[in-house]
Amino acid sequence: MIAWRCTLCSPEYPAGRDMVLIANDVTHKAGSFGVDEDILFQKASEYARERGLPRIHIACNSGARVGLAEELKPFIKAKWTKDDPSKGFDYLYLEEDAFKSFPEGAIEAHQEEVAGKTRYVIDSIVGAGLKSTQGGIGVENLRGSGLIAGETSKAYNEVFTLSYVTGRSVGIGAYLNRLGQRVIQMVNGPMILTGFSALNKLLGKNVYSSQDQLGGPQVMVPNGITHQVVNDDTEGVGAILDWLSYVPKDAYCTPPIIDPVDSISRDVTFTPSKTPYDPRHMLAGTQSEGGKLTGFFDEGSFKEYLPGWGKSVVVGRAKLGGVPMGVIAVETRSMDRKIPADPANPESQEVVEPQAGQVWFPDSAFKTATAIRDFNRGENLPLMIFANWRGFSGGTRDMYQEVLKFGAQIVDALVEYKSPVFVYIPPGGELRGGSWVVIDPTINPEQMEMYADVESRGGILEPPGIVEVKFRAAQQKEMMHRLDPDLRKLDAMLEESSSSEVGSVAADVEAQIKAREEQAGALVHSDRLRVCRLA
Ligand SMILES: CC(=O)SCCNC(=O)CCNC(=O)[C@H](O)C(C)(C)COP(=O)(O)OP(=O)(O)OC[C@H]1O[C@@H](n2cnc3c(N)ncnc32)[C@H](O)[C@@H]1OP(=O)(O)O
Repeated sequence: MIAWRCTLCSPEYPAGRDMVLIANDVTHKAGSFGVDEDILFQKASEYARERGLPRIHIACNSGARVGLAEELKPFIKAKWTKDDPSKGFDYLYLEEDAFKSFPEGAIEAHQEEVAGKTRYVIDSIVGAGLKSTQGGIGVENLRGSGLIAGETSKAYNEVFTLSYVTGRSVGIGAYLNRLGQRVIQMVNGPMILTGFSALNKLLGKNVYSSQDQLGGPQVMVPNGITHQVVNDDTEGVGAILDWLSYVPKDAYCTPPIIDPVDSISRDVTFTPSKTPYDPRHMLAGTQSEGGKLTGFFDEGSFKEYLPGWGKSVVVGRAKLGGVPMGVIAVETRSMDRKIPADPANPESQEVVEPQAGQVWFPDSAFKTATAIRDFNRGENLPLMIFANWRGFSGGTRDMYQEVLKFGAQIVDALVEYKSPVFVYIPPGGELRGGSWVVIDPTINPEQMEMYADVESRGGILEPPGIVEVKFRAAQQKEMMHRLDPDLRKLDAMLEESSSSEVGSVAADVEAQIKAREEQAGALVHSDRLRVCRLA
């Protein structure tokens, strides 16, 4: 394990900004975490926390160190059962000379006399005082792993934490990546709990053929662990620097402001439509047949993260007038969520679930809450939410998949937000029911404000829903008879014919009324909708 305090001169901080870089040395014991490595990691991370400095972890490791007292291996002997190796062994032992050559405390053993010679039957191998066991071989390494897991969790709450996974990251290594939350993954850097061959042993057959199947980007992007994928280390370093350009120099100050490329006072020429569109065009602008359409944020400043997870929500970082901001926008198009087949179960198949636009699903609600928490911790970013949700998806499967829990987390994340939050219903957008509730400014009135475009809509239910609840058939009938001239005429005729007591005439008028009611029904239904839309 190696740690540095680095000073970078960047466009945002030409005079220099500091960060703490902690890296595994994969050339030493496969980059495994022994107690010494854990202590160094903990101290470096604590150093970053005490100073509020960004903490970057370059991850390439083999998890907690699995150690053995190597010096003992050549001297260990076995007492075969009935002197027949095929029957197994009764105990392992050391000859007297060998036993006495090891430091006291290295081995716990009891003596046995065999053919006039003393054997030291091994009760346990402690390993104290041996070179190969320095820095831990067993559970002490797990305690050390616990130490840095807790430290990283604290660090995420207090400073900007980012992991760059440049090679395989195993066990505690994978957990550190997740505990630090923000992850850039190199295509060849799987995050796994243990190697694929160990899993094959466990399953008793060769199910897996690579670490990538377990924790490569094809798994870690759709499950929302990896925020960004890069192809090589040069791109990886670029991605770290890009990310830092939105991050303040320490956890106590506001993000760095640089002069924007384009003028602050300018038109946003991309106009969101009522029909589905790519929300990235609203944020970053796009090319159209008629030329360039500018987006909401400064030219070239929008950077999307977590693109492969919870696709019905788009999150990223951008600059507005040179000020870094967190961004949350809504996908208006229908997206697919793929659940891969499980290689360990030959019966399983890939499942593709379509997810409608403008709807919060369990994964996209979790993504929204996660992004808000990330923006708030160590980044201190003002937040722009382009609110365009028709609601949460509340079907049985989504309720089962914990949509309520994740929706509630959005409120939890906003309650603790320390920087300004702007909620804006964009042109053509709508905000209904539960999705309004979880981003309403009353959640955190000191920081939150809400704006709505004149071409947007808000309400508890959409008009067809309100009609079903509050403008039912009986009221529709009353409205028809009051507003439709034909029906009014027929009503008058019915009254007259009833008084003339000619039954057949009355029956005929009634039939005409029924036919007209059916005809006018559709028209009045749109009137009902209009009333509900205006309400
Ligand atoms: C809390 C936790 O972290 S629990 C997790 C504990 N760690 C593990 O389960 C990982 C165990 N290791 C593995 O699964 C595999 O070695 C992998 C996936 C890391 C790498 O697999 P491969 O690329 O095939 O490499 P290979 O298994 O040959 O290991 C390379 C060398 O690293 C050593 N090594 C690997 N992992 C460890 C480890 N955790 N501790 C110490 N040495 C290790 C191997 O003994 C081997 O050493 P050698 O070259 O002297 O024989």
